[in-house]
Amino acid sequence: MDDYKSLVFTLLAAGIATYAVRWYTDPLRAIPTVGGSSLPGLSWLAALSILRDCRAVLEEGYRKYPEQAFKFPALDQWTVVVSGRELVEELRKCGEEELSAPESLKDTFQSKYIFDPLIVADQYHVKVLQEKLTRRLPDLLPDIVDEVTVAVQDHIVSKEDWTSVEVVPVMQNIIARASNRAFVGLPLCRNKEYLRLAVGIIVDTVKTMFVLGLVPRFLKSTVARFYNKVKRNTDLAVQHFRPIIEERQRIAAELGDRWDSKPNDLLQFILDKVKSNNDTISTIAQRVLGMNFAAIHTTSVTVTHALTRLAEQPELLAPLRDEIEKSIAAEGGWTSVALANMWKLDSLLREILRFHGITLVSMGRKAMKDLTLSDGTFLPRGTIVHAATYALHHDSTVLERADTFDAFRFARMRAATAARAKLQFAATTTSPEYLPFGHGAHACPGRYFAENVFKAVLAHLIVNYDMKLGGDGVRPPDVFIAIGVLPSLQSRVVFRPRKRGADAER
Ligand code: HEM
Repeated sequence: MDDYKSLVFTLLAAGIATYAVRWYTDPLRAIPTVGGSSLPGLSWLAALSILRDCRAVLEEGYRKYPEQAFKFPALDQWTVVVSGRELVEELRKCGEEELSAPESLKDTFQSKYIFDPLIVADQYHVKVLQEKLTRRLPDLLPDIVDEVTVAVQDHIVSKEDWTSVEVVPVMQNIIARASNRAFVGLPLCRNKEYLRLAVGIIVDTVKTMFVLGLVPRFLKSTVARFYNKVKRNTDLAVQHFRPIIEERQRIAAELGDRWDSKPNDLLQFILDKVKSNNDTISTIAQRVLGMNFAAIHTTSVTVTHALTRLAEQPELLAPLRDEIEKSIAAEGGWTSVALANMWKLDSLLREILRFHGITLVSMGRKAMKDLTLSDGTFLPRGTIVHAATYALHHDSTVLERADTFDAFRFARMRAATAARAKLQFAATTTSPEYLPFGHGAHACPGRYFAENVFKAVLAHLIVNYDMKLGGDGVRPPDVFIAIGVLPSLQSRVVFRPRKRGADAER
């Protein structure tokens, strides 16, 4: 018995000693910690408590360590964050072999446990988005506008009276329909069961990531075999995709280049690429669901913020209506050029992503080898590093009155400078002061698509509806969960078909 006890004590002491040595010699120990203790075990507890208050932790780091790096604990590793524009530029400039954006995304999403290996190995659908969907946007826009019109009629009752709408779920549905009109076309973009999967994929992915985040690395594959909501949803989506894909493949084989009415959507652009690899209906379905993951939550959250801001400040509606109506009249309809000419609407969206945003950090990069940043911070291979986006966006030394929401600030700034393109919502050349889409070569490839969907939805609602805040008439505060920023689920906006002319006085 005594031998048994001393064996247990020896093993325990050896375990503690190994842990202590690993902690003491961890190269990340030199980077200052915010958000709790950096001691092993305690940092895990800190990571759990930070889930509710990550904004304060990041603001503390940004304030205490300007133009430097700091770290905070995540569930299964440290997250290093850089403050200030100089280091952000450095993240952008580092080559793929030093700091990798795709590898960071794979780590963050625990891709190798959650997604099909074929997709992890080859993300060609991202190229399809950049090279096909984005270039075809002017042709796709009429379909997107049509879907917005029908979806709004289905979801926002168009009676005379004011109708109170729960903005978050309603916008998720309208955006899912508009986006999927371009992703998979009619009739699937209106199929309720498919839309449920498209909207739900983000929550199911995050739940799976969270569970796997709690599990030690060596157990992740085993746990993912039993708990993977993405796999389950892909299997359900296959039932919707199979008949469509088989029919399209049949027609393509029969007509080849003579297929005049070939669909103009993301699914078809992917199918055109499939010939050269081993994709199955399941992996194609997962690629399209992945695009929904990237598109729907980001877009619907932004539109929700925009609507609650407009409902809170209805004086913004008149100048926006004037601009939208003039742009459409000048271009003879809802064209991409007409949308591009809506500077005030563009400014509102840019300000929404600056002031509210989607996440507290962006520009995730993984160190592919040991490297030292210009401030002396040593990043060992495998470290994940981010930019402190939210804190930078609220820094008044970077942008005047950064803590004030000012819907048309970027329209005024654009009018006053020759360097206008940089101040657009979906600027092609990103800048180190504005990071909602990241910065540099890996900046979000979906931003041009997002711009078109945003403007189609908002312009339609602004021109056709009056709006005011619902509930108690106060805009509920945003919700911060881990690194995510969300509008309150309680957000309500009351809509009424727009009164024009003399009717508007009533
Ligand atoms: C408000 C809207 C959106 C925001 C704020 C946003 C933000 C971002 C950010 C921060 C990144 C990472 C960039 C980096 O690593 O530096 C990203 C990547 C990505 N986004 Fe977006 N996004 C939005 C909408 C969309 C839409 C509508 C789509 C699809 C149509 C999309 C598709 C993607 C894809 C595929 C990637 C990964 C790119 C890669 O693997 O290289 N996003 N997005």
